[in-house]
Amino acid sequence: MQHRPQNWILILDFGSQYTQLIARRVRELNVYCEIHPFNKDLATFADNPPNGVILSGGPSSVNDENAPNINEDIFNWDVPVLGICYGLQILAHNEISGSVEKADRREFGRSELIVDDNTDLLKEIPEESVVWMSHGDHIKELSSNYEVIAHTDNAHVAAVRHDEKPIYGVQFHPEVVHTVYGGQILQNFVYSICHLKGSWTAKSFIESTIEEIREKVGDDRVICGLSGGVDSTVVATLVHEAIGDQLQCIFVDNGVLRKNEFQDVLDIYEDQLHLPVKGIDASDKFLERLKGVVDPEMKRITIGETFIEVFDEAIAHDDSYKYLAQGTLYPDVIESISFKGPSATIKSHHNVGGLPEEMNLDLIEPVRELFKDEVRNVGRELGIPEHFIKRHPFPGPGLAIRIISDVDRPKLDILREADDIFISELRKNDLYDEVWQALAVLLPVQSVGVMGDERTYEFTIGLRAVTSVDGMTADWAHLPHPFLAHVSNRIINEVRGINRVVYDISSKPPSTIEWE
Ligand SMILES: Nc1ncnc2c1ncn2[C@@H]1O[C@H](COP(=O)(O)OP(=O)(O)OP(=O)(O)O)[C@@H](O)[C@H]1O
Ligand SMILES: O=c1[nH]c(=O)c2[nH+]cn([C@@H]3O[C@H](COP(=O)(O)O)[C@@H](O)[C@H]3O)c2[nH]1
Ligand SMILES: NC(=O)CC[C@H](N)C(=O)O
Ligand SMILES: [Mg+2]
Repeated sequence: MQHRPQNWILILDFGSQYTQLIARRVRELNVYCEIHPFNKDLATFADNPPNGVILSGGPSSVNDENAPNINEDIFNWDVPVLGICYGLQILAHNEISGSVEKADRREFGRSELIVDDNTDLLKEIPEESVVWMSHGDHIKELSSNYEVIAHTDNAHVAAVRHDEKPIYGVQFHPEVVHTVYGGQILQNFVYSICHLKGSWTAKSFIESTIEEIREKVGDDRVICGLSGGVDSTVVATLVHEAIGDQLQCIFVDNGVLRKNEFQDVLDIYEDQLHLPVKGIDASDKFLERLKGVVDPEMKRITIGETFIEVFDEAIAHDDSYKYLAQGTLYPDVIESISFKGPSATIKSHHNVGGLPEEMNLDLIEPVRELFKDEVRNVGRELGIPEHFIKRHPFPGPGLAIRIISDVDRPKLDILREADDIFISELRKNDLYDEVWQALAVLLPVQSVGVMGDERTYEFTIGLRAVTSVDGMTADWAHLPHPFLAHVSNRIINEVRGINRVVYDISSKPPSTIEWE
C-alpha cells in the first residue's frame, strides 16, 4: 500500500548512522519523507517526484574506489537539494575532483559555527552557535559555483549555497540534537526553500489511510492478529474504521502471557475499543510445543510456527479472508531496504511476521511508513485510551523468553506473580510511565536463604527496568532504592519458590533489554 502524499521529501541514504534521525526531524515538521538508498531507481518516483532531496552523511570517503555517488538525475526534478556531510562532500567532489581530502584533524563532536550569510538556509541562526561535527575529510577547494555561507575554526567550508540553483550543503549534522539550531536549519530548508507546509498530520494520515484501505479491500475480509501492543491495535482500529465488520481480529492466549493479560486485554478490545475480536485459548498447544526447549531462538521459532498454525485453523473453513493486517513499522522497512542490507540477527523479533506466505493472504500494513511515536500519535487521534497507548512493549514470545531455562506451568506461575507485583507497584508509585519497559525474569539459579529459621534453596528473580526512546538503545532505570527494597520484599514474601531478587544494572548495548 502506498501512503506517499503529494508533497514529500526524499532522503537518499549514503550509509550514515544518523539517516533515520534526518527523517524524524523532517517528520516532526509535519512533512512526509522517505529514506531510500543512494542508488535507488528514481524512475519509481516518476508519478510523484519529491519536492526536495536530502543527501545523508556516510562512512565512505568520496575518494574511495567505489565511493557511492549521486544519481545526477535528481537534478532533473529541479527541486532543492541539501547535502549533509558526505552529501556535501560528494557535491563538491563532483564539481572538482580532488577537492575533498583527508583533514589533518578529524572533527568529532561540538564545534562553533560562524554564520557568514543568514538569508536563506541559515535564516534566524545566530552569528555563533554550536553544531555537531563528525568527519575526517574536508573540502579543500570549492568550485566557484558555490558560496560559503558559514564556517568554523577548523572547517572553512561548513555550509554552502549554489550560486544559481537551490543546492545547499552543510558539513555538520543538523539532524543531531547537539546542533542547537539544527531543527531551524531543516525547517528553513523544508518550509522556506522547498516551499512545503506542515500539513502531514496524524489526522490527515488517518483520513487518507482509511480511504486507501477501503479501496484496496472492497468487499473482501481481513484478519488481524492482536497482541495487546500498540502497533497491532492501531492497525486494527484503522482497518475497522475503514471496513467495519469485514475485519476479524484474533487474540491468542499462547500460554506465555502475563497474569490476567488474556482476559484484561480482551475486555479492553471489546468494551473500550469496540473491535470485533475473537479470543482463542491455545495455551495447551503452545506449552506442549515449548516443552524442553531451552534455546532462546528455538523458543521464538516454536512460538512463531505455532501462531501460524493457530491462525490457519481459525480461518481454515472460510475463504472470504483475503488480507492479513499487520503492524510493520518503518524501522523494519528501512532495515530491509538499506543498501547495507539487514544487520546481523541478534534476535529474530519478527517471529510472527512470516504468516502471509504460508497462508496465501495479501498484506495490509498501514503503518509501515511510521515510527513508533508516530503510531502512538495516530492511536491517540483514533481515540485509543492513553493508558493503552502507554503500555510497555511486551514481546510476542512473552514470558517464554523471560524464563532462562525450559518453560513449564509452575515456572510460569512464579514469574507471573513476580511480574505482577513489580508492574503493579510501578503503577502505584507513579513510576510506570517513567520507565520505557519493565520486566521480571526467572533465573534458573538456586541459592540458599533462611526464612522463619528454615533453610531455603530456591530460585532467583531478576528485575529489569529501562529508559529508552525507541528500544534501540537503553539505560537501566535508576529506580529509587526504597521502591526496589519494597518490591523485593513483597516478591520474596509472597511468591512461593523465590528467595532472592536482583536488579539488572546493564545498559543496551552491550546488553539487550530482554535476557533472551
Ligand atoms: N497473542 C497474540 N494473538 C494474536 N496475534 C498476535 C499475538 N501476539 C502477536 N500477534 C501478532 O503478531 C504480530 C507481531 O507481534 P509482535 O509482538 O512481535 O509485534 P510488535 O511489533 O510488538 O507489535 P505490537 O506492538 O502490536 O505488539 C502482531 O502485530 C500481531 O499481529
Ligand atoms: O515482538 C517481539 N518479539 C521478540 O521476539 C522480541 N524480543 C525482544 N522484543 C522486544 O524488543 C525490544 C528490544 O528488545 P531487546 O533489547 O531484548 O532486543 C524490547 O521491547 C523487547 O521486549 C521482542 N518483541
Ligand atoms: N559523517 C559523514 O558523512 C562523514 C563523511 C566522510 N566519511 C568523512 O569522514 O568526512
Ligand atoms: Mg508486541
